[in-house]
Amino acid sequence: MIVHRLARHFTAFRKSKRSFSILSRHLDAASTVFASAARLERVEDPELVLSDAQRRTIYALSTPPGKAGVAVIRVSGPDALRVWSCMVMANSDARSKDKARETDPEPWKMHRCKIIHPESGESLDDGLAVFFRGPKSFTTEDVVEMHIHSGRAIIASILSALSRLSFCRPAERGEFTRRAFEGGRLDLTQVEGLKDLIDAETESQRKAALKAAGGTTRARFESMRDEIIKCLALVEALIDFGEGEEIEKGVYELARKRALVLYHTIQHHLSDNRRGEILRSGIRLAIFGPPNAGKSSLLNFLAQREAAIVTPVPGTTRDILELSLDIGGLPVIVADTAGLRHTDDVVEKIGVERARQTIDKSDVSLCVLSLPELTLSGTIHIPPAISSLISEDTILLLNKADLVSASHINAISKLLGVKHTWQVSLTSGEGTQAFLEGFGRALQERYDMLQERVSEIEEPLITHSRHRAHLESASKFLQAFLDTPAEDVVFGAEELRYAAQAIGKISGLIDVEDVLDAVFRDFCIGK
Ligand SMILES: Nc1nc2c(ncn2[C@@H]2O[C@H](COP(=O)(O)OP(=O)(O)OP(=O)(O)O)[C@@H](O)[C@H]2O)c(=O)[nH]1
Ligand SMILES: [Mg+2]
Repeated sequence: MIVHRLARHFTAFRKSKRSFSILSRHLDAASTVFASAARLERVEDPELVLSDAQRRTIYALSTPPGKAGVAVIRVSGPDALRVWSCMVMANSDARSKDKARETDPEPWKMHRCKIIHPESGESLDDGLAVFFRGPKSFTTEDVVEMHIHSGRAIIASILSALSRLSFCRPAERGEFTRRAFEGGRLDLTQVEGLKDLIDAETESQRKAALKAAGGTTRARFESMRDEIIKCLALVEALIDFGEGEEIEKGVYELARKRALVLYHTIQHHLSDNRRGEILRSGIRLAIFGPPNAGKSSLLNFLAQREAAIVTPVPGTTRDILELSLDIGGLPVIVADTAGLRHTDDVVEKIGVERARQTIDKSDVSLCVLSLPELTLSGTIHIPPAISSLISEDTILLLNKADLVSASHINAISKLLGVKHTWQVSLTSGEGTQAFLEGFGRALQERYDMLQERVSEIEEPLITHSRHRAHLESASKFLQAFLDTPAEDVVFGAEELRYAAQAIGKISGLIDVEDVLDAVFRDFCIGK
């Protein structure tokens, strides 16, 4: 039939032999016939290779590769059950040899099973398998999880067996989570929360990420969007009916009042000193001071290992050395820098310049000074290059207390006008424990994370720069609405619509194609 139709097109073209346009018309028609032939063949020929887009069922290793007790391979998509019937032989099946392999396992229950090769039937591993029937699964699709022994050869053999099934394909980065998003199980703030939770290294990061993943952030943004929509409903009513008999007086004013309250709330969140973003990504701490003061010794003390080179030679540290540490339960990225002094040495000069840039970019700076050098001449002398970088918020550490007899804390902190000063000896350990505790507390205080006050303090709402950008744009549209006079009610409604849209973009509820890739790109495969 198809061959017959194709032949008809080519005969017609041979007969006409006229223009190029006739040729292209006949080629178009012929390609349509080819396409329908391909469709037919696909149904008839199960061996035909499907394209990636046609294979909706995906699989991946969801645990880190390597030796461990258990590894999990996850399969999600419309053909997940076919995977089960090809590769999972529950122990009950093995006992009754005649019974066909199970095609309808009891869902949400662990089944003791053998994982077998779909073609040879060879047993690849002993393990457990569970079937989650969609939509009650992570992705909202049918999901099969195989819990196997974690060893490179076992994992490789099962992944290779899965690749033999023509209806599935390996998952892309973050594709399971993307399906959870597309299925409506998670919004974008929850997706980000999940990623942050996996990446969390400190207690404060874990707590914040768990809240976001659980939907708390989503609810807070949604309530803002609801409020805008309520204002919009009032304004729309005005447009439809006009302020007259059907509608009460002062409706526009009411909408403005509500919008103003929300505008202030958003402004309040925007002026949070990036607390949420800093706590998520880590507080950037720069250690600075004159050469030989003990900056690298401090880094080593904080890291509890010999991370930086320490010598009695001034100018030992040249480049920036950064370490991620947990201080007082907060994530801190500590940078050790070159000692600040005037130098003609080319390499040291670059180091000093980099040190200045690092101090500039840091969230918190900590100045280390050597007590014997400060008090050398009997009076306290601080080099101007250092004192100019010290502000009220700089943390001050007076080191080498073992080499001086008196305490100089009060005199020096008064001279420099700083809030937090400690006197220690990093070699003898004197005062270091008090410094560590006090410093952790000072950081918690600065970022409103003091344990005893945490419950009274509002959790930071903005944890990603993406949230900040959309919230800033929502605030601009709200401001524009507030500036719109009542007679331009139609324009006012438009501004509110844009404001609602900007907040909707945070949770990804509307108009989000452009941001999706950015959010899922950072995920690992299998998540
Ligand atoms: N007596 C004494 N010596 C210390 C103390 N802390 C550090 N030192 C010594 O001071 C010297 C310099 O220490 P570093 O930690 O390398 O100093 P730095 O500030 O990193 O020096 P640069 O990298 O050259 O800028 C080393 O010999 C340390 O052992 C201390 O509390 N007491
Ligand atoms: Mg150093």
